[in-house]
Amino acid sequence: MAVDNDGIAVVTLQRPPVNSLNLDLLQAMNNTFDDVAKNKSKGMILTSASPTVFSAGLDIMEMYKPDPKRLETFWVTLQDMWLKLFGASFPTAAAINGHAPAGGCLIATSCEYRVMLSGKFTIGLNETALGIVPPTWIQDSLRHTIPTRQAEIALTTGKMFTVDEALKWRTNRGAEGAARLGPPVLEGPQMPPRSPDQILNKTLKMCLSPKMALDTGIIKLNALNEYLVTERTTIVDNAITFGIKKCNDMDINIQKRGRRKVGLIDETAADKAEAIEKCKKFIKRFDKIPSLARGMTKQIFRQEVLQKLLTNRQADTKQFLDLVNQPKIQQSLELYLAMLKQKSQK
Ligand SMILES: CC/C=C\C/C=C\C/C=C\C/C=C/C(=O)SCCNC(=O)CCNC(=O)[C@H](O)C(C)(C)COP(=O)(O)OP(=O)(O)OC[C@H]1O[C@@H](n2cnc3c(N)ncnc32)[C@H](O)[C@@H]1OP(=O)(O)O
Repeated sequence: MAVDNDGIAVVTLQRPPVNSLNLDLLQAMNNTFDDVAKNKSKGMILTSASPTVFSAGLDIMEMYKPDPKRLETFWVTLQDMWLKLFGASFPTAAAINGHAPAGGCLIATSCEYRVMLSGKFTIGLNETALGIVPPTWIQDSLRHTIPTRQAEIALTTGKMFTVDEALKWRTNRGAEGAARLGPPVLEGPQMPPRSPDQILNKTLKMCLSPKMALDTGIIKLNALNEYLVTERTTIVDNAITFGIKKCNDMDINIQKRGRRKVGLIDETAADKAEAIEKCKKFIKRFDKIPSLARGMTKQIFRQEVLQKLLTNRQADTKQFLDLVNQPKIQQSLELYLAMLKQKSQK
């Protein structure tokens, strides 16, 4: 842990090669979180010493052929880590400088703010894809971060989000919808882009002109009718071109407005230093807010989710121990470890 001049603690996970969460690392995290609270730090930023992995999640070796007592301590220590981090009264942020699967995503979603490095990294709760049901409090951490519907889909599919997906969520509207209609007809002498309103107003003006004979007006209206029907694709394309041009003129970023944010991460950064700076900026937002009021408001806001685990702690531990001790799960862990080893040796 390093505390800067502003009193913000930067806590770096340092368990090579992938910061997998074993008992020792979880205990060290708990002690550090206690220190941050005791020192009355202004806030805490979590990051990783690895250039490519924030955290690979739970250390599978803790669950494979486990010692029963250690396994129980391991799970209770993970629960403690989450209760301390999710329930911390001080501001928390994650500078996610690499992959953050499963437990890595849990750490990130327990913080209040997330900045992830742009690049080929992924983040998400992949447990379902591994045949494991994520416990309620782990699901709650995600549901607390992104909209419920997206959280349900992400959890049930074991979705690992790319950095771009974690920031945004695709929609049919906006620029992507426009792209689906094909390239818009660009401005040219024959068909300058006009809004549908402009076209109709011009036609109406012509028809209402006292110089226009009734039969000519009818012919023109019929021609307009035919034009609207046969050229509807071009008209839509022109309307889109017109809209895009207007947005550009008004400096509105249609790319951003056309996509809804899923919000699993709040911002991206080019490198770790920038990610930490952005996290600091978030924490400094609270400079003028009384810290007691802030902390209590956060805890009240998170209380329901925290209380659920506090009330069901023993049952949650028993469920985990029963699951891990199943021969079928032990078999899957063995296969998964072998697969990871094989991949790392390539
Ligand atoms: C499976 C759990 C079973 C029961 C639990 C029940 C309930 C709990 C439910 C939810 C709570 C959360 C659960 C978890 O967090 S489970 C862990 C899930 N994690 C993953 O699936 C990530 C696996 N790792 C990776 O995908 C990659 O390692 C990663 C993308 C993170 C990094 O890739 P990179 O190419 O940089 O490194 P590798 O070459 O893959 O790995 C290097 C080295 O590290 C070993 N390794 C990787 N991850 C783990 C891990 N989670 N635990 C232990 N060891 C891990 C890997 O085997 C390599 O080892 P070696 O060959 O010896 O060098």
